[in-house]
Amino acid sequence: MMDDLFSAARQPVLLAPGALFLPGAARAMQARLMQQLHEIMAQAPLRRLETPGGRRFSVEMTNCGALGWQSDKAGYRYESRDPLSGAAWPRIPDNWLVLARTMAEQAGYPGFVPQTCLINCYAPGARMGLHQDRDETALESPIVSVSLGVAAQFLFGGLERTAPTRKLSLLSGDVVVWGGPSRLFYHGITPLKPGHHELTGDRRWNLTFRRVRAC
Ligand SMILES: O=C(O)CCC(=O)C(=O)O
Ligand SMILES: [Fe+2]
Repeated sequence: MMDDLFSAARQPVLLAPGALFLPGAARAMQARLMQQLHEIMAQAPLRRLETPGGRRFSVEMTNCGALGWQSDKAGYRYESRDPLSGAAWPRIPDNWLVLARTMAEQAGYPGFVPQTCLINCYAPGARMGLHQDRDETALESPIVSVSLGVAAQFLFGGLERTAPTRKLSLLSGDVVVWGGPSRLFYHGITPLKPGHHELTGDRRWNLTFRRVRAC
């Protein structure tokens, strides 16, 4: 009953032109998504990438899809092979593609076919500073972001780093889609607070689906 009241209060919210928050939209799939995540990580393990400045991200990452996001001293880029193994990244599971397409469609972006899914894992204290997702040239395609596990505070700003930010609690199964006029909006995650989720323990996971190149 409480749960129903709670979810009833969490309706889709237009965050900015082109940006839609879809609370609980992936909730029914969360256990299956976590199971599939573990299968993907058995092939492409999590790692803490180096920033171009020589530091380490606090978030652990891996990828699936035709391309995978990579960072090191040479900069940010996409790679078609996992630099750890030299093998192709694991495929994006079909049900993930359907989820990404359906979410994008609900936000007004029909026909979204992602080429990559970046998998982010946050332990307590891990964060992602305000940034733009701009290592892609397919800027006509949106970003579809799915949260799993411990709740996090998402910051969503504007085209300038200094624009005011809106703070949003992202719970397990919540989805955010941004594209069109907000495709390059600054966003980030504040340091993860200690918490517990039955599927993920003290971790928070995020799946970020992107199209990198137009074709
Ligand atoms: O973890 C999140 O919700 C945001 C992740 C993100 O912004 C990114 O991977 O570029
Ligand atoms: Fe991002």
